[in-house]
Amino acid sequence: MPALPTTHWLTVQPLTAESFAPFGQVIECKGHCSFPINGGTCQRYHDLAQPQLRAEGRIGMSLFHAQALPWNLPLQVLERHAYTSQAFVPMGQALPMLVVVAPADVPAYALQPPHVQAFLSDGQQGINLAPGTWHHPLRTLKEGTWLVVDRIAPPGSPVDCEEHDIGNWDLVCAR
Ligand SMILES: NC(=O)N[C@@H](O)C(=O)O
Ligand code: NI
Repeated sequence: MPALPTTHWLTVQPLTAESFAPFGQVIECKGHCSFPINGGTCQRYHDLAQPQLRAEGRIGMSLFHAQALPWNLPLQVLERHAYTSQAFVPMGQALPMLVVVAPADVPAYALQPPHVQAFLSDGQQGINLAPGTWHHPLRTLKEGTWLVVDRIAPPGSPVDCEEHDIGNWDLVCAR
């Protein structure tokens, strides 16, 4: 099957709290203060990210065991969840993920660079996407298990996942 033509190239940048601020929060120890607990045997990095709910239901925790997706797999869809934040936290060591996002206020027809940005986590970082933030579904570069924190909707609720086909985007590593 011939490869589909590339419609956009997206430059991947390192994930930092500052660069990711328009899309949500980065969950990491780096750059945050902590305080000793448990008799000094543990450091608590307190309240790094806040789950948000914008509809009935509750916040829950799930585990995603994800297969590795290669760099050269084109990006073809972005999605968003209007009624919940969505956090992804690696459960193992050195579990990097590709994060492709756009702000919640970008209309679907405008989903292209520079509104859409791509980040590579360092393998220790997690993210908490703000409600409505456009994102590519979890894209881990190594097989592994991820803690996911998001809304558990009441049974029978409509699915809170708006998808948009973006064509066929490829990735370029930042210099
Ligand atoms: N489908 C699901 O629960 N996960 C997606 O929302 C995702 O962003 O990976
Ligand atoms: Ni999602």
